[in-house]
Amino acid sequence: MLYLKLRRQLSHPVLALLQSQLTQSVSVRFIHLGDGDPEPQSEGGIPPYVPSLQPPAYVIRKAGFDLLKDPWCNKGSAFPKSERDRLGLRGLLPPRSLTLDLQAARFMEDYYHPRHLIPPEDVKSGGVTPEMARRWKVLQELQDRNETLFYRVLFEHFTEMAPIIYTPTVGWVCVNYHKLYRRPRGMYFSAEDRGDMAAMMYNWPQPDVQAIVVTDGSRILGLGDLGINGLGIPIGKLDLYCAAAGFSPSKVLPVVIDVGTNNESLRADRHYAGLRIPRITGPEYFEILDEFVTAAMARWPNAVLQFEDFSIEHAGPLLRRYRKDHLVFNDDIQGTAATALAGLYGALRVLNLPAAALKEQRIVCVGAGSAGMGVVRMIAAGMQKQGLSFEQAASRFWVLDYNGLITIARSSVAEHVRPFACRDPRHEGESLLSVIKRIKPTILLGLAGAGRLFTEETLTAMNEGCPQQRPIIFPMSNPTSRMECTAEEAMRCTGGRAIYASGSPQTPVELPDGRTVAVSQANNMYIFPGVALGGFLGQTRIITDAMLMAAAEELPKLVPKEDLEKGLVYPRLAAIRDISASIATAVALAAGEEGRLRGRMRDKFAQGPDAMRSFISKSMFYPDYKALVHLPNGLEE
Ligand SMILES: NC(=O)C1=CN([C@@H]2O[C@H](COP(=O)(O)OP(=O)(O)OC[C@H]3O[C@@H](n4cnc5c(N)ncnc54)[C@H](OP(=O)(O)O)[C@@H]3O)[C@@H](O)[C@H]2O)C=CC1
Ligand SMILES: CC(=O)C(=O)O
Ligand SMILES: [Mg+2]
Repeated sequence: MLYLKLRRQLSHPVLALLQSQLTQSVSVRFIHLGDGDPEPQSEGGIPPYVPSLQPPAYVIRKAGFDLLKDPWCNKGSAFPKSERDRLGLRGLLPPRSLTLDLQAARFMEDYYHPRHLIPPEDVKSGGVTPEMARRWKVLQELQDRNETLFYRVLFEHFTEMAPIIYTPTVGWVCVNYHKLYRRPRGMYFSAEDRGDMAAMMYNWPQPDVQAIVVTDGSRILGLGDLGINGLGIPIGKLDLYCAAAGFSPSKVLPVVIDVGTNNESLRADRHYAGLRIPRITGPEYFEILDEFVTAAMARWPNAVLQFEDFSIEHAGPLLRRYRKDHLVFNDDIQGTAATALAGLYGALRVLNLPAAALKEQRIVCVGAGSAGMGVVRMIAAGMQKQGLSFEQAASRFWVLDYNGLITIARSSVAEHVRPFACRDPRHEGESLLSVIKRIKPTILLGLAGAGRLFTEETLTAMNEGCPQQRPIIFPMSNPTSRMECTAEEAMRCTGGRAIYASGSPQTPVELPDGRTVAVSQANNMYIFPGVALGGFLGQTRIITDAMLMAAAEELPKLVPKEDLEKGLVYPRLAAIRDISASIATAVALAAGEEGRLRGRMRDKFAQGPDAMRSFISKSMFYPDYKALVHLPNGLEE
């Protein structure tokens, strides 16, 4: 302990500077002596007590994450930049420093009007109700207090709680994150951190991070650009990594990259804590992302890195940039694609058709973005496995975007969309209804994020065009308010014939004849936890198309016969841990066949699938209290 006797009252910055120079390894006490005061006498080396009601600064022995968890010293998002630098807080807080007054105003707004954050149309569409928002807050508080207990209840009530921690409630959370923000969870890397990211990585307290989910907040579900508020999505996805795939909660890291936002109302909002600049694009954008990926992989070289909710101009290029060298995947492109293909195989099983029947389907996909085109490509790959050439497979698709049907007549059609553009230029821009009436598709997919595009007329036309085979209708956009149609609408317009699955959860539908139809959820949550687990435990270095195809082919096998009879195309969420273990095993097996496994999983591969499955299941985290051991100072672990 070092005691410093100060004759003059020093200002806060000077004290802070002194403190910073003395580092955290030395505990310091400042003792103020007014000019002319007699020096207090010490008794046998013990410094005398000097009363002070208002100390000019607090002496703290904590820094970084520990400091943020200490309610006596924590200033949350109001830590000034100088203190963030000195106290190891960079990256742990949203980039902009707020003031205590702003924090107080934010609290009071929530205190008086917690429900004003929920748009009436969301409540009407069954999207997010005030009760769901309340439950999210309660769960959030529990997670901040006790993660073991949080995961125990999530485990035991997964089906009920998934819509609260994930879509649709997570969409509402992201829209309002700047008002709901309470405690740090995850890391922020902003354009202003260039050059410092490698050092900032060490502000994260966990030396062994195994999974990172990163977003730049540019396309959050179907809700558009939400800037750093998008961090809610990596948090929700990683909750699923832990609950569904058994990653340890202390070993996952949610990240948001702040390159500005084009959401002007958010930029103008006084509570928004991200950079208030328009989005950086072009080479500068890629430099920032390169620095982040390099820094993250340097500190945690074995971690799996999931890209989430990047807008279309960056999602594909980023995936192509890193997928050959790093254990990365893009959930929206690859996870969604595997999910959709799995759902279609499940639907064929419901119809008592073999997987080979995939190549006979006529498929309309509304939405030609990252998710839509990822799905189309993967289904085409599935058709190729059933014997079609790529050109034959591509000719089974009709893809629409905001301007209607995409044909070869379009001058500006993107390279990856071109092979799926309709060959007949006369149909350029044709409406969805007209395409359905002309083509009579058997499958209708929605990945536009634009709300109720599957109107009554559309759904009725879909039904009339499929007299032999029940129509397969997957409105996959999220959250509920952006879905293309509800389950009730689909069932009503098809007389209950539709084989239906939606991106966000829906309640069962009662048909006029008294039957109740259960509804499947076509969401990448079935795939990404298992893919990440298989890739991580197998230390496969990269995630290949064959590994993703294995996941897509495994999932439909997990639907029990009695559920197929009810029209369900995905397995029940209650079995999510078994599902993730099966997906991880299939992914690791595919990696083994490509010679990509390392470490213990390679030995298990030699022993066979059962050994792999057992190794995977045993590696999964289960929430239970472990004995705690206190190490006295000076002893190393
Ligand atoms: N269920 C799941 O697991 C997943 C669901 N999704 C959902 O998919 C949706 C799209 O995501 P993503 O592909 O990344 O987004 P993108 O922004 O990359 O693509 C959106 C596409 O939809 C088109 N579109 C927009 N409005 C309309 C409209 N009115 N009519 C027809 N097409 C339209 C766009 O056309 P244009 O370019 O002309 O504007 C674009 O082709 C989101 O809602 C997301 O939540 C995503 C991943 C997983
Ligand atoms: C589910 C998901 O990843 C999305 O809607 O973007
Ligand atoms: Mg997503």
